[in-house]
Amino acid sequence: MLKVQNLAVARGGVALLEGVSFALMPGAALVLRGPNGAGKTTLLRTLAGLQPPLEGEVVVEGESLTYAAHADGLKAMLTVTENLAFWARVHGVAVPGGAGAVQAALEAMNLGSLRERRAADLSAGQKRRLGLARLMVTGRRLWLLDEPTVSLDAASVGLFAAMLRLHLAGGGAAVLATHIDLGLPEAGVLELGPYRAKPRQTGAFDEAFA
Ligand SMILES: Nc1ncnc2c1ncn2[C@@H]1O[C@H](COP(=O)(O)OP(=O)(O)OP(=O)(O)O)[C@@H](O)[C@H]1O
Repeated sequence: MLKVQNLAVARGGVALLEGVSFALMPGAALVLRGPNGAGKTTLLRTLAGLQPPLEGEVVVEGESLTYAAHADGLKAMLTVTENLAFWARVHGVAVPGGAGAVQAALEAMNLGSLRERRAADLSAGQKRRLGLARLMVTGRRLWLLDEPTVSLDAASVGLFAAMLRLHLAGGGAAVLATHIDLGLPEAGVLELGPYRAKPRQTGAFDEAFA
């Protein structure tokens, strides 16, 4: 579902990681680990196609990925349900055809009682739950997730872990940067330390996409 070969990534003109290679099969998850500033976000952005690699190759099945970054990116004036329906349409999942997916997403992240509330009026953790619920209505099989559990309490982390497990069991895959243990023994771990780039000039190419 995802193949990465000899990838080097840079941010702000500085090479961060090099020689990264891995393949991700359906049903698999990979957790990126490394201290603050190691390059987890930069690697995820490169996998998502938001910035070009310095070297190497990222091969993804067409139209198969969705990227959830730090920002929730919700529509503040739309309700919880409207946000999910909007996101489904953005990803080409027809609503009401996708109404079942919206309902399942509401249930997965325990948003049923908040379904008519505007996103602007949600707490930080509730916004994050809605941001994660949106993954379920995208129909995308590869989830790229940057610190998905920020702002979540323990119960919500458990809901998210269950949702992710369901996604993997259905043939999905995920790459995620997280500092916490999600209790997913089946997930692989990629420690970024050994891939730290040696200092080099990168040119200005990546700056255009920063
Ligand atoms: N636009 C930018 N310009 C210059 N440097 C940047 C830019 N964006 C990120 N960086 C730097 O690139 C490095 C890698 O950042 P990145 O966000 O990928 O790390 P991370 O591993 O995700 O960190 P964290 O765990 O703190 O989220 C950091 O040193 C950061 O300061």
